[in-house]
Amino acid sequence: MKNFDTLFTELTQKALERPEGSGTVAELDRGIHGIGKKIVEEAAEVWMAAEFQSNDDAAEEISQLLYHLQVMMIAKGLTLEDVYRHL
Ligand SMILES: N=c1c2ncn([C@@H]3O[C@H](COP(=O)(O)OP(=O)(O)OP(=O)(O)O)[C@@H](O)[C@H]3O)c2ncn1[C@@H]1O[C@H](COP(=O)(O)O)[C@@H](O)[C@H]1O
Repeated sequence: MKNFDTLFTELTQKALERPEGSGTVAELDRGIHGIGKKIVEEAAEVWMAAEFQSNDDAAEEISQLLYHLQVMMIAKGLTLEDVYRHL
């Protein structure tokens, strides 16, 4: 099963190789502003799912928020360690 670290490795690779049809590449091309808007949108969906939907729905929305946070990290050139040292 994929986890946070393996997804980050996969997305880093996508950013380098830029394969056709990659949603990650398209999102990176939207830039910091576009990625930021997506993070805010997904965060709201997490809140709504947690408050009004099932735990499984909430988990899915959380996974999407984590994905978009990783895309932002890659857009900014941040590594996992850059973030982990603040935990
Ligand atoms: N985990 C994810 C992931 N989570 C969320 N998303 C994206 O985030 C969007 C969030 O979905 P919403 O429900 O908000 O749908 P939506 O509003 O219709 O989405 P948009 O129209 O705004 O794109 C999805 O459409 C996906 O584009 C993801 N896109 C990709 N991944 C994984 O990232 C890896 C690389 O993907 P590609 O770059 O597409 O190859 C693969 O392992 C994927 O499974």
